[in-house]
Amino acid sequence: MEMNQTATLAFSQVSKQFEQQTALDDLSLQLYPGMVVGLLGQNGAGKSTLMRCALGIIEPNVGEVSVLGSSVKELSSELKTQIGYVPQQPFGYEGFTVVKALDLHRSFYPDWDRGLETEWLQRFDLDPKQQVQRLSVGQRQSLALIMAMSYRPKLLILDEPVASLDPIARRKFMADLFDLALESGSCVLFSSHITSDLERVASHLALLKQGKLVLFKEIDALREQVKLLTLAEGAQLPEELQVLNRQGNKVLVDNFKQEFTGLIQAESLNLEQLFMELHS
Ligand SMILES: Nc1ncnc2c1ncn2[C@@H]1O[C@H](COP(=O)(O)OP(=O)(O)OP(=O)(O)O)[C@@H](O)[C@H]1O
Repeated sequence: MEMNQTATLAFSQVSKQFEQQTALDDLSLQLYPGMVVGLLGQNGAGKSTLMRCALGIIEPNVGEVSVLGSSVKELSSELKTQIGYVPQQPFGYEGFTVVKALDLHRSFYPDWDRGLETEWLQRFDLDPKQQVQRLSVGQRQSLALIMAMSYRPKLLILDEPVASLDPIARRKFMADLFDLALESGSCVLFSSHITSDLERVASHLALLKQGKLVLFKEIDALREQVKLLTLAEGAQLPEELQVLNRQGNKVLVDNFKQEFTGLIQAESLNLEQLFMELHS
């Protein structure tokens, strides 16, 4: 992935302000085909704002967002059909049955994959004859996902896609999401507070804190390079280390490579521990 390819989604020094509130702060990021990027951050960290800027729903105050090589402000209708989005709270189609809602939705997308639609309907155990307004919250979420994925978009943006799914549906969904991305060369950006899901399926982690992107890394590299260090008094941190947080003689760092004088301990962290340490 990456290098000479066009980024599927690129943010360049993007800031977004709502009145007094900075929701995104000088954020730069490039996503490429095949990446499954988990977006993690506390409530209000800026995850939805980042996604909505990526879709052109809201405009940054500063900086540039481009999708598949085009500025998001000037996306052609053809490029728009290459993007799939499931918001936190889907969505309409009241008065329709599941099958009728899908018929209508499908008509907007020339590249719709009927086989994929059928497979996912079965996977989520959705009854095509059911009225949309009678679906449970989780079932609606599943239908929204099918609608966003069945045309194999090049960029799929999911705002907490599994929050309303039960653990079995969630696990299946996350695994399939990864397969779909690999198979179709799609790039997936999803937010979730469920760190174990993120750890299991994401290829990359993007960590937001108060609108800043504090970490963007491959999950495997993260395990190796992000450590909680315990330091002896007066210990000097090597220059290459990037400090993410500090609490007395405990320092959370990125880019850890080797031991150094004054290092007492370097602990590896799982994602949940990392999240807690970053916000302690
Ligand atoms: N339309 C808006 N008007 C004013 N402030 C907003 C608006 N949208 C977002 N904000 C503010 O911007 C900040 C980031 O919000 P955002 O919804 O992006 O966070 P989030 O990380 O998605 O949170 P959550 O995990 O709770 O969904 C918050 O402080 C929020 O109050």
